[in-house]
Amino acid sequence: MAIENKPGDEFDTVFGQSDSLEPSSRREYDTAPARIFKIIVIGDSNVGKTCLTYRFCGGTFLKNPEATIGVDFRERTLELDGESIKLQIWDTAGQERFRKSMVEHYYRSVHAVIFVYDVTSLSSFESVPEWIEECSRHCVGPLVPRIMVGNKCDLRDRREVPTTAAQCLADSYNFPLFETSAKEPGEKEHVDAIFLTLAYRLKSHKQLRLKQPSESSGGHGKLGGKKIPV
Ligand SMILES: Nc1nc2c(ncn2[C@@H]2O[C@H](COP(=O)(O)OP(=O)(O)OP(=O)(O)O)[C@@H](O)[C@H]2O)c(=O)[nH]1
Repeated sequence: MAIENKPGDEFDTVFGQSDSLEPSSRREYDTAPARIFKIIVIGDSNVGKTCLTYRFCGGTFLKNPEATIGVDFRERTLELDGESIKLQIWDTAGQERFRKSMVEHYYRSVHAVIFVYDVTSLSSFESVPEWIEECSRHCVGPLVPRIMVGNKCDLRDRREVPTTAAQCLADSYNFPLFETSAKEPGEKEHVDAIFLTLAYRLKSHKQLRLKQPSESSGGHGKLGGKKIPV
């Protein structure tokens, strides 16, 4: 389900010095195989962060995800207008006990943030402002793109969060809102569209090459998270 967003929201701003996109030289850009952008996915436990990122990176619905411990990394490289863009997606743990030692890592040099709630869980929606607050506390610049995603739209009879309420909250922060389902096969393209929206916005900004997660975590592609092949 696509939610109409106001044109020119958050994304059309220019990154300032407090934001995480660092300039790199034209020469580095010319030789770099792909620009890499770090996107973190945060929200309460059980809202479907792992399933959403798996759907985007692996193409399928992950049937039996375990609770994320620490963080899982997934990547997908996109060709956008003839340029390679690599999205490095950090699927973070929603449970406090599995995330507290990792929080600093999540927010370091982040380029975009996706706040996820579950449309069948009012409490997960009510937590969104706390996640936004945590993000700000960790010095994520105000111009780093942020979006809100309501997941599990396939559970129509169990919906607790009306679209109007979600849109109202998203508008109050000037974030785009998407509602989708990681589970419903028909929503696959919509899940892709969420990440593509971010990719296009990031692409139009300055370039940056980040260290691969495998370089910074001993080649395992994870920091305390569960292993899920993608
Ligand atoms: N019906 C439905 N169930 C979903 C959807 N996405 C995820 N789930 C289910 O929700 C549960 C939690 O999914 P996860 O992706 O592990 O949630 P998470 O937010 O990563 O949880 P933590 O790792 O604990 O932070 C699992 O049982 C999934 O099968 C969806 O779109 N629709």
